[in-house]
Amino acid sequence: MAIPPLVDIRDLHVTFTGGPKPIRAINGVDLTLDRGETLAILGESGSGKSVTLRAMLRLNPEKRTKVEGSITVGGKDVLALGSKDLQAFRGRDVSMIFQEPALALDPVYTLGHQIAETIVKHDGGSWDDARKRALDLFERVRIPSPERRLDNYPHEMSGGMRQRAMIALALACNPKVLLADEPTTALDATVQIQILLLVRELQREFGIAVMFVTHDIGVAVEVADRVAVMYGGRIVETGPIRDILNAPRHPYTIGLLKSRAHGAMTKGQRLDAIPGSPPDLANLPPGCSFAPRCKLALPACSEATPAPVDVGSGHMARCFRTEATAPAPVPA
Ligand SMILES: Nc1ncnc2c1ncn2[C@@H]1O[C@H](COP(=O)(O)OP(=O)(O)OP(=O)(O)O)[C@@H](O)[C@H]1O
Repeated sequence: MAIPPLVDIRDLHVTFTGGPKPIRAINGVDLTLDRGETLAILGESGSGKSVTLRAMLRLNPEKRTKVEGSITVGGKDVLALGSKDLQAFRGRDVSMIFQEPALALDPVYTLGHQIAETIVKHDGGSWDDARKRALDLFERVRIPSPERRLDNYPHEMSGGMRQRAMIALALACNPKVLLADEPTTALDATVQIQILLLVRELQREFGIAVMFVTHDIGVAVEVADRVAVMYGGRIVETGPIRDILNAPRHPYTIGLLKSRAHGAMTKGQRLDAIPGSPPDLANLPPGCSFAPRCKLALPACSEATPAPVDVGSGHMARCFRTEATAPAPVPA
């Protein structure tokens, strides 16, 4: 019998209802993550990457958000968790690191205190044991002079070290899944690559599954096993990183890869290679959301949403034109 995925997201819809018009941020996302796997979610600004990650921890504002579909993590039905179970779930089952460590670290407590407090709160045990574990975590995330650094406040550390401390905090309760919301863009390039390599090492060491969001294909190549490309709140293509790079099948992914030739994408940057604008999530067009910008679009593309097409082992594209994007056969 096949082993079920660690994370199983099915037909997820997230609509923000607080404004004058509902914003349909997520429109039927299906996504899985296996134990120990690293998945990159790639897409331009506003495509729904962060909302998807936040949905897994129920961090979208619940009173003004309609969530439909299902999310299971290690067999737990995330959308059905009561508030006590949800608190235990956050940190122990799934943990998240943010683009800006200030979002996760409290400026008024030392880092050692924050990590030890999290451990005692979640797992019980003595403060002394929790402190020992905090030291062990600081060593694992390769913070130099870890014993002394535990007594630092966040502002006493450099950006890169703060990022490492935040990763240590996220790992404090041995989560099964680590979510990373653009952990690298706020840092300079050298620190970025160190953090990415650290996440990869830790992932191997702890056996955790990692799901991270990025605008940058270069970052995905460095770290991911698999990529999911998002557009207009849908996964339009997913597959092993090499297959997506070598033979992208969705016209949007093909455009993204071409834009990469002009350098990495930055937050909010429009993609020169793809004329037109991203869809208005308050007024989603019928059919494929990319159709208005797609050179290959047929009239049918604006009428019905394409179902996922299996184009190879574990490689899927939601497109009616996959025959047109197939790589040319290699001459015999
Ligand atoms: N709390 C909210 N209320 C209303 N709309 C929201 C809320 N959070 C996100 N959105 C909208 O949902 C859409 C998707 O946002 P999301 O942050 O997931 O995009 P993203 O792909 O992560 O983009 P970026 O790369 O810029 O972070 C955007 O249009 C955003 O404005």
